[in-house]
Amino acid sequence: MPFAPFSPFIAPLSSRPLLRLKEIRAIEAVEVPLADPPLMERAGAAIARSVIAHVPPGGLVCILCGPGNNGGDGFVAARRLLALGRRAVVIGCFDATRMEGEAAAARAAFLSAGGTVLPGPEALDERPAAIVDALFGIGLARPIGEPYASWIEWGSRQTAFKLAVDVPSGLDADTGRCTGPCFEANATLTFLADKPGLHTLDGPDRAGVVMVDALGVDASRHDLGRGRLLGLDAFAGHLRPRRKNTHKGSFGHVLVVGGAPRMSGAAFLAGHAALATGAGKVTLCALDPNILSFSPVHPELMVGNAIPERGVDVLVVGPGLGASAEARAQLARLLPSSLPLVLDADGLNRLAVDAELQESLRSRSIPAILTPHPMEAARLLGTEVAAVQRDRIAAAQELAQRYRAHVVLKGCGSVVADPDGAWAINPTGNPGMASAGMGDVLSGLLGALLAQGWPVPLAARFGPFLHGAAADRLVAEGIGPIGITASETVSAARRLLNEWSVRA
Ligand SMILES: NC(=O)C1=CN([C@@H]2O[C@H](COP(=O)(O)OP(=O)(O)OC[C@H]3O[C@@H](n4cnc5c(N)ncnc54)[C@H](O)[C@@H]3O)[C@@H](O)[C@H]2O)[C@@H](O)CC1
Ligand SMILES: Nc1ncnc2c1ncn2[C@@H]1O[C@H](COP(=O)(O)OP(=O)(O)O)[C@@H](O)[C@H]1O
Ligand SMILES: [K+]
Repeated sequence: MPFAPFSPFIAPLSSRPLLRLKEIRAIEAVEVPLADPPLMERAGAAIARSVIAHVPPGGLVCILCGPGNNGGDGFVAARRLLALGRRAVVIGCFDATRMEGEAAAARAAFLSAGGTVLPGPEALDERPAAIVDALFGIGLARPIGEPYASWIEWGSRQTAFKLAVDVPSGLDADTGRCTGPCFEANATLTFLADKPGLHTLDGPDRAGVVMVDALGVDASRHDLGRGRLLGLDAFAGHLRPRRKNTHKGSFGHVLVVGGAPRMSGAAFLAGHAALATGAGKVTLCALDPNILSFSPVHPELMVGNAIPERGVDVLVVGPGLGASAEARAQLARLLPSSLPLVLDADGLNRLAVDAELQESLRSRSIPAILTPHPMEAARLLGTEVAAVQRDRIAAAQELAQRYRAHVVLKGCGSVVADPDGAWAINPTGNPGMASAGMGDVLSGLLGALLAQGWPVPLAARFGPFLHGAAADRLVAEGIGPIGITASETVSAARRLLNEWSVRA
């Protein structure tokens, strides 16, 4: 389905549970035997409805069916489309004698209804208007080989409406990793509950728009795990208009510590972001002895080389901090503080190699927020980037536990993890944010939220949500994704924060 390059900006409104495979399988184990009509019948009906909503009558719907229950869903959808007067064919060349249970029955019912199963896309004599990928779902057990790999490659490059059933085939539903060839959909219709792999790493590129159909099952009767996909509703209680009778002391004083020689821009960006998203006062303590005592661009920032003796409410440590002995000394001094703390960039790199600093982070009275990108996360875990990215949720949880901190593991679908095991994925943001300085802006923004009294776990979630939504707003306005600058996301975040705070 061709999508307009620029669409009106709408932030994701509702948060929802994200279930890992073991939680989905546990629900299936209880619900499948009880369901009448069977869940596969309901799944097939939901696929047919979605196709009908997107494809004009007359267009050929081509359904790629695999050997398991994902394929079974596809066969049910194909049968129902025929029954509704639509044109549908199945492509599926597996050994049908090895199909079992409901999936085999679904195939048989499709054939008895006069349906056609073709051995491959080359047997088609017209271009399909829709491709439905029902090859593999959550049962994917290994990288996909032939003939399915070629079908996936063929299907992904069609200019048709491309719908993935449950999960794009080849995508790991838990981690968002492509295990080999992987379908690229415009939309994914996922069943029972939403799944984390659709929203992080390769998931967003492969899944397109994610739609959830609970198949009539009340998932809340089951163990939903601890994961959420973030939506604006999660923050409604804290997005309030400001009271009139306030002063700058009401909104907190953020101290940004960083800005070593040649890296002061990082600290200025963080400081500016903190001011623009509502901190009452921001002081910048830079390690560069030659730093100007004020920023001509942002004269409202207080700049110096010293840490104020008193009056600070929140610490943001790390932007442009460098790896000097002085940087280490500042960390040793600030980590034990009882103030809310955001630790980023060089602060994290230094922490990774210093057991004493690690102990002082773990012993803090208020757990800090750590904002590693995958490379920083790998250093903190003593591993490789690839190992972090193999399971971003597990990596974020491991960091949160090991360092007793709230962790924002950045990147496509940032993962937030708390020391108590709860986690979330942020759906906002776009590749325009893959540019220098974005991390510094996020740190400043987190500092501002903490200074305005946001509880630490909620700030750790709203910071990336707001920052990503700001970048998404810029794209919707035709600015980006190519060439969005970190500074531009600051002004966009300010606008959104004001809009959301008035509406709440
Ligand atoms: N269990 C249920 O009753 C329900 C299942 N549903 C659907 O069923 C799917 C899960 O079904 P399954 O557990 O059968 O799993 P799949 O249909 O995802 O795949 C499993 C089958 O594919 C084979 N397989 C796995 N990886 C392969 C590879 N790389 N190459 C070749 N063969 C491979 C397995 O040996 C098995 O036969 C869900 O994603 C969803 O679409 C829905 O209908 C809802 C209810
Ligand atoms: N492709 C992307 N999709 C969504 N968000 C992204 C993407 N690339 C980067 N980001 C976000 O932009 C920010 C970049 O941070 P970071 O890598 O620390 O940048 P820097 O070190 O240049 O300041 C993070 O919040 C990250 O999640
Ligand atoms: K699929």
